Amino acid sequence: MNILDKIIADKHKEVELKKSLIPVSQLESSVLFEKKCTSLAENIRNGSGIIAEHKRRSPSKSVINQGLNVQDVAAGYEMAGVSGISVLTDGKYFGGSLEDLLFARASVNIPILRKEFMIDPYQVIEAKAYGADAILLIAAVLSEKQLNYLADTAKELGMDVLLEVHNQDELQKSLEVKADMIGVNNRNLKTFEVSIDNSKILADKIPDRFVKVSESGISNTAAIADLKGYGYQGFLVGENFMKTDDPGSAAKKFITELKSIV
Ligand SMILES: O=P(O)(O)OC[C@@H](O)[C@@H](O)c1c[nH]c2ccccc12
Repeated sequence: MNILDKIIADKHKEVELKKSLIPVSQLESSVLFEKKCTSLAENIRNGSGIIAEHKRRSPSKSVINQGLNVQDVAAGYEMAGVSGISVLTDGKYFGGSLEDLLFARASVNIPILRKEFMIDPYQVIEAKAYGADAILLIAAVLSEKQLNYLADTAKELGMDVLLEVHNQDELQKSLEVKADMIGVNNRNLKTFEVSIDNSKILADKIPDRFVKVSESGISNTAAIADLKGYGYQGFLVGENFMKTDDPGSAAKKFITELKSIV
């Protein structure tokens, strides 16, 4: 079993347990469930395009930064001028939680993406109840039918969908899905290999109706200038900011530099 298979197997158990503990009706009675979402895709089109991520650790890098407060990180990112914030909510492999999402929501107004391994509509409803504006769907672990069903659920709840692909086959089965954004992951989640070229190779295969997002391994503004030439408008950056003592300041410096070169 590769790491992705392990994560998904664990996720099935986790979701079954949660479903038995907290009914959907309870999630739907959350105050945040009524809150109108802000479009992440729209914000990317009109802003810096940076989606800054809160990520404490990952299977590929182990610990990135355990010592920060998610509210400070989120507020710092917002002040820096990012277009949205991605909050990892997986606990076992990424050290995140739904509480992280809630605390981030409490401290910013810009769109928040729930970064999670989605396998069940229950998690989409949960995302909304905890204040997310957008969800991630990973084509590598979902069938076309599941992708459609999960995306439709998100759209019915007013959330945006970022659909992550890593190769042409995954892109092919994603084309009919009602996603707002297609994200090309530069990291292969099965092997952890990272290559920005992955975004470049798939760029012209992504129809223009989707906002193009490049994800992972982005560590300098030159890479972004390069990717913009391939039609990318969104850039998901985690570790490069999170490995510093002050991710908000790192993002601010990055965005200031970006504005000066593009
Ligand atoms: O820290 P990086 O290399 O900047 O990557 C951020 C983000 O793209 C990465 O965390 C990610 C992309 N897709 C995912 C799916 C699940 C978990 C995490 C991810």
